[in-house]
Amino acid sequence: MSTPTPVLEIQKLTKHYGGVKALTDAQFRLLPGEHAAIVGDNGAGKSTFVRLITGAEQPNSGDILLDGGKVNFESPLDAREQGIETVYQTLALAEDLDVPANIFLGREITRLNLGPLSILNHKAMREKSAAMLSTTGVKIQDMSESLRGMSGGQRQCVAIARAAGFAKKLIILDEPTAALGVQETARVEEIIKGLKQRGIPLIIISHNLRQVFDLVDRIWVFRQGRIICSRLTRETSPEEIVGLITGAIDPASLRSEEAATC
Ligand SMILES: Nc1ncnc2c1ncn2[C@@H]1O[C@H](COP(=O)(O)OP(=O)(O)OP(=O)(O)O)[C@@H](O)[C@H]1O
Repeated sequence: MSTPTPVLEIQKLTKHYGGVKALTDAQFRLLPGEHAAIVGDNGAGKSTFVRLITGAEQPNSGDILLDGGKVNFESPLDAREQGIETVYQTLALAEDLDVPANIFLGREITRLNLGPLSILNHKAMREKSAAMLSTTGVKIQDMSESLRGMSGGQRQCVAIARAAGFAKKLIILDEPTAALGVQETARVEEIIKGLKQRGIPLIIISHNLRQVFDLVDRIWVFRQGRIICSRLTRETSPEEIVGLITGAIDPASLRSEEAATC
């Protein structure tokens, strides 16, 4: 059986800051409908990788392919327009605005487009927001409430619903539950499982191995500025992943056709 064209493929991506080799020759792929995790110790190169594939920075060399075609991201907006939605830890939400205004932040629907004097179509934004939240399984009692009154978990859910509503290709979640309690974490994880059922490809950066094993199909291990290995979740274990992260396990010892790409 032939492998489908990856939604995202990364070939030999490299980023050095002067003498600091933040990322060297990174190889990565995300298949249609796949959920993947990026793991690694502090300083392993995960954030650098994410900045490159979301257009926040440009690589020194290497290629980014979306659905098999080479792309160049000049900016985060560029990556977004080409189909990559990212939910950063900061969430990029405006606390004083209500839910529809946040969902359409920077992508407002207008009734009359007169440049700076455009008239917003609040009704359309409200209706589309309600549909996006409902499809993603996010329950918000009062959409006209500003985000200031909402919990961290609710805000995270709004940010994920927005990403899911606009993502043409894939979603990237950067430590989505790092700041959340147990119940809110469980809620956000349910939302992420819903995205899997809808076939939306996703990359999650997480230090929480329990979460990673619960949510994703494949785990990519970063170590000292390189992607050293990827493992199918069902064919590995938390102990093995920790061994790869720390260097106690040599990825070459795991090489096998179906289970790993190293
Ligand atoms: N703008 C920069 N200038 C110089 N060095 C940088 C820069 N950004 C990252 N680095 C270095 O590149 C290496 C990889 O950093 P990166 O932040 O990508 O790691 P990380 O895996 O995301 O770590 P963490 O889990 O702590 O966020 C580190 O040595 C870091 O100090």
